[in-house]
Amino acid sequence: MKALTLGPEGTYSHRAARAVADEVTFTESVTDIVERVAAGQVDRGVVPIENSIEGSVTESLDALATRDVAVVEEIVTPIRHALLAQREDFEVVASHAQALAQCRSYLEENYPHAVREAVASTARGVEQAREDPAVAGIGHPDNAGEGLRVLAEDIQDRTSNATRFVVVAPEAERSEAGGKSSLVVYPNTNYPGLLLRLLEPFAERDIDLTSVESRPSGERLGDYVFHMDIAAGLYEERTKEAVAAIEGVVEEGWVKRLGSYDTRHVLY
Ligand SMILES: O=C(O)C(=O)C[C@]1(C(=O)O)C=C[C@@H](O)C=C1
Repeated sequence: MKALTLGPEGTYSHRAARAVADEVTFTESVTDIVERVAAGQVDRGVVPIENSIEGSVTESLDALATRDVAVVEEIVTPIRHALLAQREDFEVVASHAQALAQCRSYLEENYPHAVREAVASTARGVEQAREDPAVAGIGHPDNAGEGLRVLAEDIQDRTSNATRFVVVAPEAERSEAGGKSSLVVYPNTNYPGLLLRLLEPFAERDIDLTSVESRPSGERLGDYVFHMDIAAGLYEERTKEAVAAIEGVVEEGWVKRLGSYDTRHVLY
């Protein structure tokens, strides 16, 4: 199995992708990963979805809402960031925006004057640190390799830090089997109590909603797409009933079933 993920080599996405594929290739945009899976150019894509400190990876959510793909597995992995540089007196910290945000308090306390620069991935920031002594990267400590020192470890603002990734496959591989399911719901309307009506079908059937996130639809201000994850499979009668009820509520919009899947916890 081949998987495409966020690169270059050494990203946390790479670590997650190794758990599902024996051959991993890279690109520097999560939208590109989802697009290439949708186009049938790769078997699998692995994209970050949510971090326990910083929350949703919005580019991934938007890509899943707008491309025809399936989610076939979820990977949860701990994130332990290190500060990597050639020397102590760097001026710039380059990393993925999520990683910079996860280490915000550490950076403010220890390097208040360093300029923070968001780059495509943690590994890209580490590459810049390798080339430029004025730059430090934030990433997995194994990326230090030749020429970089690990100045500090476990610099994330909370000791418990984990990111949830999803494994994306072509739409034809969507499954109804699994302990979790992901849905995207676009009501294309708004009135008092609409969100309540979208959630009640789950509550009434004792289905646990594990995540709900709203994203702007892009159509007009105040118009949203809702990403909903539930702890139930699409094969289950109660889930079928709940989704049918939601489809009845959003007649002017749509419900997208990204699929059912199981969760794998990966340590590295
Ligand atoms: O830059 C990386 O290493 C990634 O794999 C991306 C990413 C993310 O988008 O959240 C993945 C895990 C960590 O939360 C930090 C960054």
